[in-house]
Amino acid sequence: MSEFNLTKQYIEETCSYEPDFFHQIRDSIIAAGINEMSIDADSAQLLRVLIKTAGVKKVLELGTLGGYSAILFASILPHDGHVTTIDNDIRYQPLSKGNAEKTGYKDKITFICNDGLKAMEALAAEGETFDFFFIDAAKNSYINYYEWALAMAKPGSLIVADNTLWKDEVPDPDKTSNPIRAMRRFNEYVGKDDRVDAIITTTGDGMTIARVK
Ligand SMILES: C[S@@+](CC[C@H](N)C(=O)[O-])C[C@H]1O[C@@H](n2cnc3c(N)ncnc32)[C@H](O)[C@@H]1O
Repeated sequence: MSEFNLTKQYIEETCSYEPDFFHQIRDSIIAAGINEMSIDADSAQLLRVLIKTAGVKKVLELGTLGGYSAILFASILPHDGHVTTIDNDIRYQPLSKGNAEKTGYKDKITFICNDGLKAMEALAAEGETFDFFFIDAAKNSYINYYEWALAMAKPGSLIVADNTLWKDEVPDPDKTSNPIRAMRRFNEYVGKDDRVDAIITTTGDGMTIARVK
């Protein structure tokens, strides 16, 4: 086991409590024969801390899959909080909506089935704003998702993007696959952006966190 994986295992075992119903969401995705790509338990814990600390009420998520992270957000937000989650794959809708129903969070989540960029453009045109954005969909579109998020953000809003270290391979110049190059472009773009204060964390599969100034 690499030093990185040992550290990750230690963090998950020591400080990443995952309630039972989140295990059940993972199981439901596997049972449906879908690639289980929900966020890791340590990422869930970081998101929980960030959302509670920032007093977030409105979340916009790119990438619903089986609803793990959308339901996580709904479970953390205050009673008047709301999650809007977007996924372009209609096959995942019954699963994510079913999981939201089973866990009692259906009324706190709006599910949009559309391409992420088209859906963001429509929300922005309606004058929607959000105080937390979670980017976890098409890797090539991360910069565009980020720009739409900025258009719907307020000072203090948080924009969090997942998989930004891609199995710890993004820093390795010998790795040149599409998602790795997309994550490099995204991290460099955010790192140079003086509209935000940003950090890349090694939590989960790497998370880039930007706070709008
Ligand atoms: C890693 S999964 C999301 C996992 C989810 N955030 C969680 O942790 O529970 C990525 C999702 O992005 C969706 N996706 C991919 N390309 C997309 C696009 N262009 N627009 C919207 N969703 C897209 C996929 O269908 C998939 O369900």
